[in-house]
Amino acid sequence: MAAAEGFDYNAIKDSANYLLDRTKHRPTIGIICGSGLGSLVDHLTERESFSYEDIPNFPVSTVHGHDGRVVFGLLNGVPVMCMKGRVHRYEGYPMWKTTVPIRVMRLVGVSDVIISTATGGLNRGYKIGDVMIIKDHINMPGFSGDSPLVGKNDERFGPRFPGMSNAYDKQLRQEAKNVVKEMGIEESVHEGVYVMLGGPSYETVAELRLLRLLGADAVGMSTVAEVVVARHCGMRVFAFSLITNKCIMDWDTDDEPLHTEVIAVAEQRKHHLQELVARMAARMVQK
Ligand SMILES: O=P(O)(O)O[C@H]1O[C@H](CO)[C@@H](O)[C@H]1O
Ligand SMILES: Nc1nc2[nH]cnc2c(=O)[nH]1
Repeated sequence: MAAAEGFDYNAIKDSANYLLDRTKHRPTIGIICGSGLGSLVDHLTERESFSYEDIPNFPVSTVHGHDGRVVFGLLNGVPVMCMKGRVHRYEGYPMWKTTVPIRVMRLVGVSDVIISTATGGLNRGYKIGDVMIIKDHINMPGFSGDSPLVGKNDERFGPRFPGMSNAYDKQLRQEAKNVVKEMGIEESVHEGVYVMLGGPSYETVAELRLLRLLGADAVGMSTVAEVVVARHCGMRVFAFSLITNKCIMDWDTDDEPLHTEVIAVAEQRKHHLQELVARMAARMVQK
């Protein structure tokens, strides 16, 4: 079946080797930039950048706000490998293909990943521009069997049945809380639960009310599959979401979420997020 093809070890190795043959960097930290958050890696020094289109077996980003480049470089002296743009299920890729970049990172030598994402805020205490440190997720597509791990398992990546109860590393979440305190932004930072839906339509009011009842604090169309694959192959995960819009929870409204607003909020908050990522990378590389 197609899903098994996607996790062909040698195909992923070819992608990793393409990059390793062309970059002098040997990073252990990976960064995935969410919608409009490509600027998280604007300040890398000694940059080496590769278009997704040129990397063998790599999926190509088609969404505004996702450049589609792998960027290596130093973030305040820390070697990092960055996905400037991700791919999503709704672009027409099977779930395994959306997570190919995570496996490529693993074979490049990345052990810790920082994942960022733009989300709608379900929690009524969250404001636009706030940050949510992700402490857990609800894998809605996974409920129906649409998992990136469907298909033949390759033990060289990880076990058939990986646990997910500690998907979002506790120590890294604590480090992140220390970092936001140092930065003096703790009032706009929360810890909560991310729910992934397939998209690309935004949610109805009834769906949003249901998601809130289920215990989700923010909703998006990515991240979860990446985290599942990162944990499957033994990586530590730190993930956060930017609240780019408030979910509309009552029927008496003409408002709709807009992707252009999602990108605009990301642009406004980029300086704090760049700093959060740089400080976390510096701490993660020490352990
Ligand atoms: O999760 P990222 O890629 O940050 O983007 C989020 O924003 C887009 C919708 O505006 C969707 O792709 C959703 O997942
Ligand atoms: N599903 C979903 N994804 C988003 N990404 C940014 N905002 C939203 C939202 O409101 N819903």
